[in-house]
Amino acid sequence: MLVGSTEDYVVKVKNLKVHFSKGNPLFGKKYITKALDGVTLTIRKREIMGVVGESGSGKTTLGRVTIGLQKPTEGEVYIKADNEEINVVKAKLKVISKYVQMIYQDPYSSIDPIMRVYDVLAMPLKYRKERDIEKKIEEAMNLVELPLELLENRVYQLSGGQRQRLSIARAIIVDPKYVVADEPTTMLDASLKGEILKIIKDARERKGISFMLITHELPIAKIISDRLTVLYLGKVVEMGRSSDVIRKPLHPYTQSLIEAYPKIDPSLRDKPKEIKIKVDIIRPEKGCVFYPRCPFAMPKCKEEEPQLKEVEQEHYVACWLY
Ligand SMILES: Nc1ncnc2c1ncn2[C@@H]1O[C@H](COP(=O)(O)OP(=O)(O)OP(=O)(O)O)[C@@H](O)[C@H]1O
Repeated sequence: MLVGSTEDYVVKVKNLKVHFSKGNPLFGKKYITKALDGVTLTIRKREIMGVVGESGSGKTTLGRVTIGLQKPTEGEVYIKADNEEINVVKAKLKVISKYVQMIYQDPYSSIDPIMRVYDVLAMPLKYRKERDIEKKIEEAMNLVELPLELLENRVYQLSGGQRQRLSIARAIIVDPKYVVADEPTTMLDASLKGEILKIIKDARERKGISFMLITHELPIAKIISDRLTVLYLGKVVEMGRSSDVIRKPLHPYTQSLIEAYPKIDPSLRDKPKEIKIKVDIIRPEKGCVFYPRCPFAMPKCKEEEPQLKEVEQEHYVACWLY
């Protein structure tokens, strides 16, 4: 069974594992970091999939693997474009890059500050030998709500918010099928975050692009994501429609993430804080990956790993409480 499976997918990830080996073998010690450990999901056509979890949960690694920038240790990744299925693990980056783009967290380091705005947008089009360059640049500038007068400016003359708009324009100008937006609002002031999210949503609506929106801030994911995937130490612990996951979080970890933001759902404001998870992040050798921090841990959780199961329609959780 594919979690969230549908024929109409753009990205399909099956049992993905990315294990990094650290340490110096000369000293006899080698550590394995399981950045991803058996992740299965699909992202549908025109869908915004929010991927949330705290630092080190594997969000960026997941995004990078889905666009071919990181090879997995195990597992499968496919992108469907123009009725063709591309095996991302095997395909050359040149082939994959026709269909995918990435928006980075830091608009200051992701675009060369010396370049003219016009050239930032024209370059990927020229590389692809596209026609109608002027028209496409104008369309992209309009979509991200940047005035055309800025085309002659150098990137260093733009504000942080304008630079992030430009990096979105650069990503969507080549008409990708799928874009990974990795913490696109983290470096921006609160007042600009909403504007950037609106632009991502507009891009999905007008161009039919599918997005993976990576964020450690649940309220950000909630604003525009259709579905949410909650990652904990490289495992999907919960997945479902955003409204369901926010209103009725099933996994104790998701509950703790939501209670960190009492304003995320007005009905939660008056509720007492019930979930106090322990602070230490320890990956257990066996059993549920979350049990060392879980306030509801039972003996079974230490022994057996819960698998993702569909508890309500399209709402999956990996927890022995269900
Ligand atoms: N190239 C690498 N080599 C070794 N370990 C890595 C590498 N990339 C990631 N990791 C490890 O994999 C785990 C997951 O990292 P990842 O960056 O995917 O998490 P994240 O959820 O995106 O975290 P953050 O929000 O802090 O960026 C971390 O423990 C990280 O240290």
